[in-house]
Amino acid sequence: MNMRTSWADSVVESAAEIPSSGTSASSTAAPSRSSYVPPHLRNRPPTAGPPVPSYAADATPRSMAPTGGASRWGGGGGPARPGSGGGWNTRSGGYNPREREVNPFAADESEPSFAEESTAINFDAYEDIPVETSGDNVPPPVNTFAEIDLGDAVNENIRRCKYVKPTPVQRHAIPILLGGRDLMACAQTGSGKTAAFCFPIISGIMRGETHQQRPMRGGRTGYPLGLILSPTRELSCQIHDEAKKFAYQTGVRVVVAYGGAPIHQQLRELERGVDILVATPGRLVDLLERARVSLKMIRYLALDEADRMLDMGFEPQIRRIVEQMEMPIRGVRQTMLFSATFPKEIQRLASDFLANYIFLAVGRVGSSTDLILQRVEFVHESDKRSHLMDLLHAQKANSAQGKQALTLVFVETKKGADSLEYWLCSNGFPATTIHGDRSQQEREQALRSFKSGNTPILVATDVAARGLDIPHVAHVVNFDLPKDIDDYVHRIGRTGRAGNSGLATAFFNENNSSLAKLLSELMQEANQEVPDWLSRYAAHSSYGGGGRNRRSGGRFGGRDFRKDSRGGGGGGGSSGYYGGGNSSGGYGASPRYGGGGTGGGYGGWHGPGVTSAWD
Ligand SMILES: Nc1ncnc2c1ncn2[C@@H]1O[C@H](COP(=O)(O)OP(=O)(O)OP(=O)(O)O)[C@@H](O)[C@H]1O
Repeated sequence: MNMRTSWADSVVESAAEIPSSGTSASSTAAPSRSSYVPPHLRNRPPTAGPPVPSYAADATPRSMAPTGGASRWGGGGGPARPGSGGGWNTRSGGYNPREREVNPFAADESEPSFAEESTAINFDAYEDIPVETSGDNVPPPVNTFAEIDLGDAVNENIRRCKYVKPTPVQRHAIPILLGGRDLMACAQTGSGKTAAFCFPIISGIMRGETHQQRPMRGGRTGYPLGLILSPTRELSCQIHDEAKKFAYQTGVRVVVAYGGAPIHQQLRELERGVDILVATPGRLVDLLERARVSLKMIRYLALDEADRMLDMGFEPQIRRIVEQMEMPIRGVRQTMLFSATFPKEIQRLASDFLANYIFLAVGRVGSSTDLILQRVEFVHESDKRSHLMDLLHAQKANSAQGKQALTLVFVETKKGADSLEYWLCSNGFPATTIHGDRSQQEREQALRSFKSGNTPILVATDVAARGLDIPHVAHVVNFDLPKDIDDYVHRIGRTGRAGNSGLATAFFNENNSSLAKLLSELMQEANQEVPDWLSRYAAHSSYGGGGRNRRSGGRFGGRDFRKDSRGGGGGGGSSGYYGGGNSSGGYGASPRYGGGGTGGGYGGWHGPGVTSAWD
């Protein structure tokens, strides 16, 4: 069912319905709308008109809004659980309509080669991917964006993004979230999870379904309705950029806050109004402590890279934010967790934050996409540099115009990153680095320079392993392999995104033997060729690498941990596939993966050197 109405329609309707623009703060009646109609639309026939900003319905600049009277947030009272139903309204965003919204698509339009990309995407590569859901009353998936009631403005932005059809995770997750359900979603890297949580949040805020009235603006505290947390500054910026595109001309205002950057600019942005706050946990806590943000009104909470957000490094901070900072409790707010990997131990922790949730797995939990060609080469520590040099020379020689393709090189330590960068540069390969010891300005500059191709080699620690969506990364090199197989999945996922193919090369030696088994299994699972020597290493290594290597969701049976709990297993004794869930597609079950352990305990998580890469 589609309830689209043009903005001109709704403005005219609201003008007819509402005798005065005032709304009592204590009113419990249906949400009221401003009677203001912008001059250029006053004589407009109701059905005409471009998809347009809903915020224009609230013409009162915030600074001029009467205290205790109508606020930009309007809305009747009533408990806050978001859900399905309810029509569109035009008052939810409500920031100053005189303020011109910068067109977030302008940059794409000026770069035609990049703008073409989404249309050229081969999302058919994801078509027969197996999908599993579990939980009560799972809303059915959709096949097209047209079937989803996101509203005209968001639909127009989807068109501007050149998204022709939803990716599998979007097909399933969006109806679940529009249905008001909590969700734990696991889908492969580069498969469109950001839009899967952004669209429902934006559209929910636009609907402005019954929610408590937000406090009047005028104080210095911002009251977002949606909160999106991510583990790194760069990822928060990226989500913010994406969300601004999806929310363009909807009136939903998206603000970002992250550490390492001057807080004053972020405070100014918050003062101008915030509907959705995208943040890293550290900076958010700072803002909460300064009382510049309140979480009282949160209706939507999304954790991107949720398993990282709930691992030992972040979990206490997240728990504090979610449980001790006035955020509405689970079941009142809607909570959504997304990642490409979801170890059972983290699923168990995460369930504390969710109410009657649906578990969704697109592909096996923690699997890599077979769009990425994975190679593993045996390289002694002392030979790594010359081996990398050979790869880069060969790559350059094979490229169309002798240009270096974008290559992301992962190393273990920040020092190692600096020294490799220096060595590459002194050997004629323009490189830059991103890691936790660089200033935020340097990090952002490095990323820009890499994206633009000025320095086509980026040497990175795990700070760049998750979430970053950098177009045209052709090759990911694991110069130093990570300790944890899930980190490997995220790292190689920086290439082979959105239906494009990519290449990942790992340098393996005896120091990595604890990863051998999981690595070879992961590769087999993604239909990659596993070298015989790696299989031999795998055969000799103890499973799970002495407890340091967990495998998401247990032994290739990426699944809802609740099933194991119910079955009394907890250790992966069941089939290894999603035995009792709703499934579409098939895993072509291989007995190899049937049953098995959990892949090592959570206890042996990263050492401090690795967690320090995160914000
Ligand atoms: N429906 C769609 N059609 C075309 N392109 C899409 C669609 N949805 C998302 N994309 C594009 O796919 C790319 C990957 O999306 P996104 O960054 O959300 O992936 P992800 O699943 O979050 O990956 P990761 O696990 O690495 O964080 C982005 O460039 C995004 O614009």
